[in-house]
Amino acid sequence: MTVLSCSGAGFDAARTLARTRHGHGFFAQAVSSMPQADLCSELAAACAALDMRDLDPLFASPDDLTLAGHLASCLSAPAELSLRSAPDRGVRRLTDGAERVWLDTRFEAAHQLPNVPAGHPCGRLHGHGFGVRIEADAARATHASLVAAWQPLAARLEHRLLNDIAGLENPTSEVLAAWLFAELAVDGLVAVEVYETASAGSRFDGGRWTIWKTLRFEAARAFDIAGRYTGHSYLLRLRLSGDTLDAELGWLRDFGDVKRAFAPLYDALDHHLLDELPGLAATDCASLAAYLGGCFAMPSLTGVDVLQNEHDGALWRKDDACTR
Ligand SMILES: Nc1nc2c(c(=O)[nH]1)N=C([C@H](O)[C@H](O)COP(=O)(O)OP(=O)(O)OP(=O)(O)O)CN2
Repeated sequence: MTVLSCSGAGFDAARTLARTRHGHGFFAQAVSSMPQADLCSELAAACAALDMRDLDPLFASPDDLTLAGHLASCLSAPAELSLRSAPDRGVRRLTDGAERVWLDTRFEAAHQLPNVPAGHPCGRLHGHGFGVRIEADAARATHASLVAAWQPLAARLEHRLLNDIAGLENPTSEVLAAWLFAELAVDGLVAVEVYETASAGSRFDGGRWTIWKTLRFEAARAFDIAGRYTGHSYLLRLRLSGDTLDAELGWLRDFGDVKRAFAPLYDALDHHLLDELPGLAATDCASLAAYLGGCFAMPSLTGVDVLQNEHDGALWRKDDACTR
């Protein structure tokens, strides 16, 4: 079991790539075992040093992986570093040196889940704007190759009833992620993530699924010894993992079940003073994530993310340091 800190920071900079000079709004996200306050300040300083700069004289090749490696090297402890260089693409550099490229894309489609119990809303024909993240080994794939691999899949999925497509007769997020993993002709494919709604989705890495359900809560906490308080709009993400799906339902666990099972803890958090939670040692994100990971006794729970804004917080992981 481990608790990691996470933080995000942005910078705007110019660079020349493929003989074209242009500019970007970059966004970096780091995950590390260092304390959250240190990670936030060090990442912010590393990004500030590149903000409004011309990157060409600073780096032999100012490509995304070089920049991610540079930002990681500015931190005082090993960190996983993701760098988004455009709204739909970026890279991820893991602490073991593995380098990934990823592409975010979307499609609009209808579906229904045919095997859910009578009355379940997802048994009705409905639809989503599905988000998809494709992640591959940067040594074997490029953003251009991910875009090219996605095109034929987009043509098969866009504005379709997913249940009509062979292999998607029961199109849960888990089934869809595994289907995309099998159908995408991507050299070095590492994982596919499906964002079914803004709060729930599934990642498949070729052998294992991780699903998530995101909740938000509003809470206060003591700020200093002078007796002042502060408060945050927290983002809480519950993650469950497994290597087999329910044979009939085609999922690890219903997103709705995860939310319902967490409801008593949610009620204790939302619109409360965190200092009054019984058994919580401290109210920082790391303590809260570890506390919730320990209290929420749901089988297959492998992760709890607690962020005090969109990017900064802590990740509790049960069995490994898989951050996604
Ligand atoms: N493990 C899975 N559970 C569910 C899936 C799925 O694919 N895998 N799909 C659904 C539904 O299709 C539904 O559209 C999404 O579920 P849910 O997050 O419960 O729906 P809401 O966004 O309406 O949830 P709220 O948080 O209550 O707003 C169901 N489960």
